[in-house]
Amino acid sequence: LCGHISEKTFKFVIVGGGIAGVTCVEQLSSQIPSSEVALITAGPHIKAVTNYKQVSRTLEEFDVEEKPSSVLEEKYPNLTFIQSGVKALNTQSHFVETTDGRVFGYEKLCICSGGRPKLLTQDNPYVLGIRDTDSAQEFQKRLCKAKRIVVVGNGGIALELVYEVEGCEVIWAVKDKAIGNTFFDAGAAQFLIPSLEADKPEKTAPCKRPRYTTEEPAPGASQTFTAEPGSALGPDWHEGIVLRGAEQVRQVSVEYQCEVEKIFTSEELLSSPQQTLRPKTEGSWPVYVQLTNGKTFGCDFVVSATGVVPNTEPFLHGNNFALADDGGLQVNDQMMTSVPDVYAAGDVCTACWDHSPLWQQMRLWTQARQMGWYAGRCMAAHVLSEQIELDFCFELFSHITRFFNYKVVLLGKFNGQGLGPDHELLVRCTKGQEYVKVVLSDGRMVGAVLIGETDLEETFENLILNRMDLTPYGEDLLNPDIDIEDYFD
Ligand SMILES: Cc1cc2nc3c(=O)[nH]c(=O)nc-3n(C[C@H](O)[C@H](O)[C@H](O)COP(=O)(O)OP(=O)(O)OC[C@H]3O[C@@H](n4cnc5c(N)ncnc54)[C@H](O)[C@@H]3O)c2cc1C
Ligand SMILES: NC(=O)C1=CN([C@@H]2O[C@H](COP(=O)(O)OP(=O)(O)OC[C@H]3O[C@@H](n4cnc5c(N)ncnc54)[C@H](OP(=O)(O)O)[C@@H]3O)[C@@H](O)[C@H]2O)C=CC1
Repeated sequence: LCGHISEKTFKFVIVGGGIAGVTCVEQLSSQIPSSEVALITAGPHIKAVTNYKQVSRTLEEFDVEEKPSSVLEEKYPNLTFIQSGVKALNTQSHFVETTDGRVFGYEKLCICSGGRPKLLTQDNPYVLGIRDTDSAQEFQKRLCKAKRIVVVGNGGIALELVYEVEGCEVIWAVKDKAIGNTFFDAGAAQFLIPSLEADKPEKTAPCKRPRYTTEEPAPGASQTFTAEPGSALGPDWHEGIVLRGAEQVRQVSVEYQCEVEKIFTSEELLSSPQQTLRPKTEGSWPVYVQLTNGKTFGCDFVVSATGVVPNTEPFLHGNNFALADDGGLQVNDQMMTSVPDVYAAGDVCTACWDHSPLWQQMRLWTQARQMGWYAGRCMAAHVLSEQIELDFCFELFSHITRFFNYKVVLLGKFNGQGLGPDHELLVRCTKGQEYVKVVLSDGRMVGAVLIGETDLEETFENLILNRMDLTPYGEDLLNPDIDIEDYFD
C-alpha cells in the first residue's frame, strides 16, 4: 500500500456486513452519532437482527433479515457503505485497500469477515459446503436431481440437513459413536434418532421468519465480488427453499465412527487396476466416497459439513496478527487483536481472554451479535478514553435453536466441557417429548441440555448463575412431580 493516497479517512471502519459487522456499526452509530463510520463488505446486502427478544438474563432470540445496504444508510446518516472486498490492510499506516482499487484510512478498524466452510477437499466439484445464499442455492439445484447424497460432519449443518432433506437417500458419515457431537451427548442423540426414522410432522404454519434473498444478482453487479464469500446463513435458512431430491421418500442411514478415506469419480473407478476401488453399492454414480470403516458409497454429491475456517486471509499479509490454533484472530477482553487499533468480532475471531468458567466460544449467530455489539462499545469507549468491562453476556454460554423439530436450549458447560471426570449428570427423558440433562460439579449446576418444551430454561439459568449448592435436593431437581420454580422461591 506504500504510496497510496486514501480516498477518505474514517473514524471507524468495519469490514463485513454479517451480523457481527452490522451490529458493530449500529452500536457505534448510536453511541457516537457524529462519528464517521464506513462499512465495507463484499456483497450488496447486509444481515440485520430483527425482533430481538431477551428471553432471560443471557438467553436471547431474534430473527435475521437480509436487507439492501440502503436500509442502514437511511437509518444512520453518519454511515458510508462501500460495496467491495478488502484485499489488503496496512496496519502501520492505518489503511485498507479494496478489490476495486480504492484505499480508505481508519482510526479504529473492526474486522468482521466471518468464516468459510472447512471443506474435506478443495476444488472437487462433487464436494459442496453450505455457508451463504449462493452455496445454499447451489446445494438446492444439485439436490433436486439427486437420488443419494453423502453428508460428512456431525455438527449444526449436518443435523439440520439430514432432517430437512426430503426425497433422497442420505448416507450420514460421523466420526463419533453418536450423532450431533458438537451439541449433544450420546443420551440426547438416542432421544433424537427416532425422528430420522419417523415421518416428519406436517409443517402447520408457514415460518414467520423472513426468507433470505434468492434473487439472481443484477447484471454486471456480481462480477467484481464473486470470489468473496457472502454472509453466513442462520436460523431457518432452509425454510425458504425446497430441499427435495429426485426420489419419493427420504431414507437416512448413519455410518458411525468413520471418516472419509478417499473421494473418487466414476472415471477413476473404471481406470483403477483390478477395480481396487470397488464400491459396495449397486449402480453407477458420478462420485464415490470410501470411508475408513471399509464401506464405499456411490452418490450424486457430497456435503462437507465439517466446520468453518475464519476468513483472515486478506488481512494477514504484511501484518503481525496473533492467530489462535483454530486460525481465528486472537482478541482480548476488549475485542482488540494483537495489532493496535484493530478489533475483531464474530466468526473471524477467537476469544482469548480468561473465559468465565461457564462460557465457551462457539461460532454462532448469537455470539456474532454479542461480539459485534460489545466490540462497538469497546471502540467507542476507547476513543472517548473510557474504561469498559467485559459484558455480562460472556458470563454464561447460552444458545436456543431447533433440531429435528424440537426446541433445544444449551446452557453453560452443557456437555461437561473441560470438567474432567469430576462431574455428575442427572437426566430425565420422556420418549418423543423431552430430554433434560443437568451437569453438576461440586454440587453446583454448571450446565444443562433441554430438548423439547421443558420450560426450565429460566430456572436453570438462575440456578447456574447463583452457583447454589444443590446437593440437598438430589434427584428431586428433575422430579417431574415437583414444580421446580416453586421449590426455589
Ligand atoms: C447453514 C448455516 C446455518 C446456521 N445456523 C445457525 C443457527 O441456527 N443458529 C446460530 O446461532 N448460528 C447459526 N449459524 C452460524 C451463524 O450463521 C454464524 O456464526 C454467524 O452468522 C457469523 O456472523 P459473522 O458476522 O461473524 O460472519 P458472516 O455472516 O460470515 O459475515 C461475514 C461478512 O464479511 C464479508 N466479507 C468476508 N470477507 C471479506 C473481505 N475480504 N472484504 C469485505 N467483506 C468481506 C462477507 O461478505 C460477509 O458479509 C449457521 C451457519 C450456517 C452456515
Ligand atoms: N442451529 C445451530 O445452532 C446451527 C449452527 N451452525 C453453525 O454453523 C457453523 C458451520 O456448521 P458445521 O459445518 O456443521 O460446523 P460444526 O463446527 O458445528 O461441526 C463440524 C463437524 O464436522 C466434524 N469434522 C471436522 N472435520 C472433519 C473431517 N475431516 N471428517 C469428518 N468430520 C469432521 C466435527 O467433528 P469434531 O468436533 O470432532 O472436530 C464436527 O462434528 C458452525 O459454527 C455451527 O455452530 C450451523 C447450523 C445450525
